[in-house]
Amino acid sequence: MRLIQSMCTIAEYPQPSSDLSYGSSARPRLIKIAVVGASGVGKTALVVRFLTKRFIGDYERNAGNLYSRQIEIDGEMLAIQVQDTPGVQIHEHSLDCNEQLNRCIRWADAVVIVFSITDYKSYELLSLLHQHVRHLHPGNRVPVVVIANKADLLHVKEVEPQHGLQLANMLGCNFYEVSVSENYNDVFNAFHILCKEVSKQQITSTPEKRRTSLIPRPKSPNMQDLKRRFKQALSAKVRTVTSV
Ligand SMILES: Nc1nc2c(ncn2[C@@H]2O[C@H](COP(=O)(O)OP(=O)(O)OP(=O)(O)O)[C@@H](O)[C@H]2O)c(=O)[nH]1
Repeated sequence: MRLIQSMCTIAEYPQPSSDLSYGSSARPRLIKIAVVGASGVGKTALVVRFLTKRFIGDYERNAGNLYSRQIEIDGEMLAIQVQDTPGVQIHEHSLDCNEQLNRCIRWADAVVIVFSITDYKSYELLSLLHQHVRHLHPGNRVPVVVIANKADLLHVKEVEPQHGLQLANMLGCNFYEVSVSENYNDVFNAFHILCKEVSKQQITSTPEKRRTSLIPRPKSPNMQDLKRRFKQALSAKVRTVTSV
């Protein structure tokens, strides 16, 4: 859902380049996170809580907003962009994903899958969404975390949080049970650990990219040929001079 209240409290960070800015202190490294899940599970509430520390319970349907914030992780300032997405639905046993959602997932360095413990259908979407993320990032271990939201509503729960944990483990994802409405620290912790994971991946994958870009280009054979001919001509001239 989209936040009705003005988001002017959130400082929109100017779009940094997606390149890693090693050696440049001007631009913090960028981490892009997409938040996906069924409708009404609390995706917008989660993003807003992370960004502003506040829980705002009044939203209108999400049109897919992008929010930004800078956080310091291990002494480094990082620019975090969080993409809120419209709720996903199941259509004839498969995900009903539109191109907008697919673009967000492809764009992201990490994905947060949210379900609500009060909505069994949102839990059922979990494996399908995970599969979809892997499909859109083939050969790339994009970190995915699973968040079970609305932990404050235990009296109306439809999913045992334990089941969420088991499924997340099976999928190889970190799992967090949170109440966006009641607890900021758990929300921050989930994003913080995810950012750390992405940051580590970016740092370890970059030297390889940089090395390949630093492979020296082969010297032009013409240039070498010219040098050789020049040397030959020079030594012939020296011979001629000494023989005179
Ligand atoms: N009790 C409780 N309510 C919550 C919690 N998180 C979100 N909500 C409420 O759940 C409703 C849906 O929250 P949203 O953040 O709009 O959900 P969404 O996933 O963005 O929904 P869509 O935009 O339809 O995809 C709102 O009324 C929120 O106030 C929570 O932790 N506890």
